[in-house]
Amino acid sequence: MSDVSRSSPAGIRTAAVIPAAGRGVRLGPGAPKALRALNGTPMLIHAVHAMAASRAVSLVVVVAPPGGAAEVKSLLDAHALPERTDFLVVPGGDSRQESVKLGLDALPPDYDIVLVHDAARPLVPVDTVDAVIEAVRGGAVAVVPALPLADTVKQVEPAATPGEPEPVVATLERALLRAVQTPQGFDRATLIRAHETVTDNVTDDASMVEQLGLTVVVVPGHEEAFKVTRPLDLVLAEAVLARRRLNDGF
Ligand SMILES: Nc1ccn([C@@H]2O[C@H](COP(=O)(O)OP(=O)(O)OP(=O)(O)O)[C@@H](O)[C@H]2O)c(=O)n1
Ligand SMILES: C[C@](O)(CO)[C@H](O)COP(=O)(O)O
Repeated sequence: MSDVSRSSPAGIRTAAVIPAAGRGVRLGPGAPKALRALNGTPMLIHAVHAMAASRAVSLVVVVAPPGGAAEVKSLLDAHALPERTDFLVVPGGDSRQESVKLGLDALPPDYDIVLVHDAARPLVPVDTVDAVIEAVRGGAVAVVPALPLADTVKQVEPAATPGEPEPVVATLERALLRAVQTPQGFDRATLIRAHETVTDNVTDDASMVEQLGLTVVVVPGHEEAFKVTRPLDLVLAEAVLARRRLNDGF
């Protein structure tokens, strides 16, 4: 058992911001991705409960899809969180980066550690969440969970026309690469500074901290923390939930 699951040092409070305002274009037509059901429960609710499973997390800020804040509030009311965990819902923005910033703007002042977690990673295990928090508590300003790659990775010259063959430029050194997941954990002041300073479009929050010249560290990720991006990921997510139910004896 990690220190995080045993105790919460006095005065150090952790909040999770969950960007959930994406459309889910790669998943195909339908409701906004975060509201799509996984075994009958919206993906977002799985993700919120995955954060609240950590005893260290006392606030979850959900950044809702356009026009969806009221629906998200009633979903959260209907799927009770542990008593120790509050929630807030704010409307999202046009990009993930903007949505995270809107979530950070809504954070009350008394939180020192902030997790940023994709609604699209609904099945991250609590041990991964706790490992990220523990590394921030240990002094890292930015922490990402990540896994080694299973495939060989090649850099290409992108084709001008989609579907055309693409020339390979290089084969990258796989042992030095990691596939990064969420939750990513931050010292709150550092993350806010990153969002105020970096204007480039980036795909995760940790790369904004890298751009400040600060060190981001990696802790082991988990294969069940995968991102639901394409239709096959929904099949996998439901299979993982079915396996968990079997293991739990339901
Ligand atoms: N304007 C946006 C775009 C994305 N996100 C969130 O960022 C996370 C990661 O994004 P991704 O998986 O790319 O979701 P989508 O943007 O919905 O997917 P797509 O690119 O296929 O449309 C998701 O939880 C998504 O809801 C967000 O809060 N606000
Ligand atoms: C934050 C993230 O999940 C880390 O892997 C990823 O960068 C999100 O990318 P997306 O294109 O917005 O899904």
